[in-house]
Amino acid sequence: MTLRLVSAPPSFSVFTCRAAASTTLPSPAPTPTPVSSIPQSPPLTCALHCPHFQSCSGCTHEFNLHRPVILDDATDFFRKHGVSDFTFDTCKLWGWRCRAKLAVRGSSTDPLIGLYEEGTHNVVDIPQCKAHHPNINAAVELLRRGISELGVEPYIEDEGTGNLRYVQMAVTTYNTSLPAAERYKNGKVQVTLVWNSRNENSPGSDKLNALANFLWKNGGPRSRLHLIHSVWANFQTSTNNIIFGNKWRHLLGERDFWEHVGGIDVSLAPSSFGQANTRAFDALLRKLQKYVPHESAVADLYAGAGVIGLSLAATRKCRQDLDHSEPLKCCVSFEKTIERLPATVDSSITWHHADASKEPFLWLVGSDVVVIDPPRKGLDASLIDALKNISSVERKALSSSESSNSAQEEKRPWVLRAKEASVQIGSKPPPDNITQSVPQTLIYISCGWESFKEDCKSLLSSKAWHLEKAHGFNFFPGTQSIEVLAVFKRGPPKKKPGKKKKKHLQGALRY
Ligand SMILES: C[S@@+](CC[C@H](N)C(=O)[O-])C[C@H]1O[C@@H](n2cnc3c(N)ncnc32)[C@H](O)[C@@H]1O
Repeated sequence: MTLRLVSAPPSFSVFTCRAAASTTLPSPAPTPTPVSSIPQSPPLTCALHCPHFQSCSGCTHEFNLHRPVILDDATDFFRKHGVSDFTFDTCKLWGWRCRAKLAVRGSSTDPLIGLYEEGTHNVVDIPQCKAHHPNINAAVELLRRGISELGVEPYIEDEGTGNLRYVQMAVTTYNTSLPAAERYKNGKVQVTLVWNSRNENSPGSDKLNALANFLWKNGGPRSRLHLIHSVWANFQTSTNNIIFGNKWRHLLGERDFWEHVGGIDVSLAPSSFGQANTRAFDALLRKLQKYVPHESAVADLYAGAGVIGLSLAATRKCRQDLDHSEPLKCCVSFEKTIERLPATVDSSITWHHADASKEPFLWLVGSDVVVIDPPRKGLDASLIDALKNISSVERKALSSSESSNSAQEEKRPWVLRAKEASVQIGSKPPPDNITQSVPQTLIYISCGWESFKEDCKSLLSSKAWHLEKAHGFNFFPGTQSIEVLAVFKRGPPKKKPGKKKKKHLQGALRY
């Protein structure tokens, strides 16, 4: 298998609503449910019960967390486009967020640590957020104490002064010394302090070190309540709204941050893209694996730290090509993840630090399956065009392949691209027929429902693809958003088996 990465039966009873916020309990494995089976008027037990609702911009829906309002729209949309068995998986309804980026404002005596109020730059303190993993809230409280006790000045946006601008809290639930059922509630928090200075030698760094030491002393492994996995600093002095600067420093605790999702151990740097809902992401990856044939050639576009592609390499023995546009530091995380793949994985894996929108056909040629997981805004126009014109991409690839002699062969752009791979892993070289295949399966993973609908309509209008399956996942309970996994196949939809049988019978009668 080659991998190319560019940077239950339906039952209403499977629902995991609980009367109390059960964030300290592990949820049962989610079971997909046809949307029609999800109760329309559920009890209040699926409500948010959050004191910050309405003042904080994080959640927009207080009730029916198990059934985001856009589900009706999604069900209609997919039915209209040929998929009548759209399913929806729900997982934890509270305490699901394992990654949070929070602004720090206010004063050292009264720090505000939270999200902006809708449409403003006023920060709302959210100490009892119901979406956060409980240990994020505990780490935020510890940080608040540290800021006050040490006199750390929160950032003042208008003046560009103060020390601490943002904090990123990321929870790892990876701890093999604990029974699996205990791991989630015992998650440890990697804290990144976004400091308003150029680097660790700038004035004010004594306070940065004092704050890091405070967190470690009071939340590290020797403290009464071990909460903190590690402390990092990021240096940012820009006056724009970009949260992180380019300089990252590991200060205390474990440098490596591991998570176990999609059947593999994944290493993530604090600068890596990471899915916020670890549990729901795992459910999505397990579903995705079923749609990828064993030993196929996969191109994973918008790959981030490569989790999707590597999970497929490990579970489906795919060869992979990952395209990813993260900072190059992610390459280090990627290599660490590769080192921990099971020894049985003997795939050819290439990783490219590249822009998926530039010459996108180069990523398509040589793949049987293409997985795309773009940001919320959806696909780049050039990639949609290449996918819509997949037949001409295929013709070009075939004719180029047939007319090539060994000298010309080396000039074929996709052959050149393969040789330029940033990272090449696996003892198997890419197979010779890599130049001829173009994907027969397109798997679109989306966190942006509106942009997905547009992209989907555009792809279907070309008749180059049809929709075969669609699943939704409750990645963001309390919001209007869902994560979608849509499987497209090449060409027009197959005729329904019932109709085929009828034709066959008619034919037989004529004989
Ligand atoms: C929704 S995330 C998915 C990441 C990854 N598939 C995962 O699940 O961890 C989208 C990723 O695409 C990256 N990205 C955005 N524009 C890109 C482009 N033009 N080419 C390649 N990657 C891009 C972002 O940096 C981000 O890591």
